[in-house]
Amino acid sequence: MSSIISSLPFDPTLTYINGEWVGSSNSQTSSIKNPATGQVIATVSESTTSDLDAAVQAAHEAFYSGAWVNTYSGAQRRDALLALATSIEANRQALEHLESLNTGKPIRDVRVELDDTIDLFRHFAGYADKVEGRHIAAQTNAGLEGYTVKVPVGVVGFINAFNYPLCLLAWKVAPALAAGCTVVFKPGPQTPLTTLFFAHLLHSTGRFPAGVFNVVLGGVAVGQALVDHDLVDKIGFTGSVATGKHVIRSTASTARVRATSVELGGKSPGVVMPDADLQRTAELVISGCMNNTGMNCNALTRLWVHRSIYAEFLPLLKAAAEKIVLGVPQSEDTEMGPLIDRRQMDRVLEYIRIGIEEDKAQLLTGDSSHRVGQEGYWVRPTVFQNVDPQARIATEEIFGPVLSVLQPFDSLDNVIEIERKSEFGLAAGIFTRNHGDIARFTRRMRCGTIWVNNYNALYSYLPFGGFRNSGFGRELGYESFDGYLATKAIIDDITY
Ligand SMILES: NC(=O)c1ccc[n+]([C@@H]2O[C@H](COP(=O)([O-])OP(=O)(O)OC[C@H]3O[C@@H](n4cnc5c(N)ncnc54)[C@H](O)[C@@H]3O)[C@@H](O)[C@H]2O)c1
Repeated sequence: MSSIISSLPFDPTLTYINGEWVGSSNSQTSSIKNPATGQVIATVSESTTSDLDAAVQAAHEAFYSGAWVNTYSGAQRRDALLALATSIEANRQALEHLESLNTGKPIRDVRVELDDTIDLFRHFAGYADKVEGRHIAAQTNAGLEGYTVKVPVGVVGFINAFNYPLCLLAWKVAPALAAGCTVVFKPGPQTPLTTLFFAHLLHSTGRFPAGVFNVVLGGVAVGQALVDHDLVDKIGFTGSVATGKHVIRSTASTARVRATSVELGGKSPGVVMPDADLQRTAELVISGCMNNTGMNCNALTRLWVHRSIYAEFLPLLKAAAEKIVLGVPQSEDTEMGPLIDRRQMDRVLEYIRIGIEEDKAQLLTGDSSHRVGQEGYWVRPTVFQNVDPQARIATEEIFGPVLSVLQPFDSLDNVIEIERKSEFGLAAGIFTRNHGDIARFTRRMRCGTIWVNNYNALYSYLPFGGFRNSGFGRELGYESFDGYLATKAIIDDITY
């Protein structure tokens, strides 16, 4: 067993339900692997549907007893979340090493994710004491006054993707707890370890009543049971389009419908205009695509390059891709780690094969047989050029380090028209100093985030989410906090 696992301050074979550490009710377990080596690093419990039921009942009781939202004032919830942020900060080194070991992420990237995680808890703590409604003065001479009251939506069931375990947990849990909701959280089955560490830290603050935060572990069966449970008031889902659509259908077939927010996949375009700083843009595009080994919902994977600079730009792109350092994730020099598991690696290699064989693109760089060490799930940064915009590698989400540089374009307006019809609408980027082009692009593109002369920067205070098949609902920003509140209208006859 790795020394990181043996020195954890909690028992990873248990999970956290109703303020206690418990095993699976049928002792079922699953193995967690280090994606860099393929070796098993830990055994965790698999929650059963009866464990899930216990977690939801606990969250329901904690919510409806008022233990979190009534007994605790907004200011107390704020202080609890601030204490939690301080505790995460005090334990950040151990969390970073655990996250890097479980995900294969380069340690320097995980540090940025820990910065974000801590910031997210502090940011949303600031909203906890600022739940506000509106007052509407009497509209008629009948003396009726109206005002709105915002209340937490209740029990939120969260289902997370594997790719940013701790950071996406913070995206979800920080605003939900700040709003006064209680939570049942299911991490991606491949990457549960920092979620358990987080539960340990939350428990250790002594500021969160039992049942306010609960963890269930496993895959499809427990996820589905969470979506279907009648005591869940809202589902927050992050994952693929196929699973997301299934989740939406399921929440509509339960006895009581419930609010749903789904953050799904993407195939985000970038546009390089003739006046772009080509060297800088090549590096931004490559990191925009290859960051997190391409397992990034908003990865820049469809690149439009203007005809007038195509020949000059592509060698810069190739050089930027080839200089990325793959290696042991815990080494300070490593810039790119492995894919999460064999299934994901096989999927990416299959797309690279399709790209080569479909005859709608040419391979510019990439070596599909690359390995770092004998085991592990490694694929080198891969770039295709002259890609037909309809090719499969140009239209389907690969979720790996594969960039499609499309055939050269002449008109930005045509690009916008094509992209407005895309299946996805998560993000886009444009590289130019021309203000008119920036204005046309940012106003006409139909997607949730648009980066201008940068890519991938996200902030606690700006919302993130999709159009079309990239999902609905917003995470981050005030918009996400508001998504955990329901509005009541009160009409008061002041003459009575
Ligand atoms: N838009 C975003 O914010 C965002 C962020 C990260 C990842 N993603 C997307 O996530 C996908 C990759 O993640 P993944 O492979 O973990 O996705 P996935 O859809 O396979 O799984 C997502 C989660 O759903 C659970 N699940 C599976 N079947 C379920 C069911 N029937 N009911 C309830 N839960 C179920 C899984 O166990 C996992 O926790 C990509 O498509 C990526 O674009 C989106």
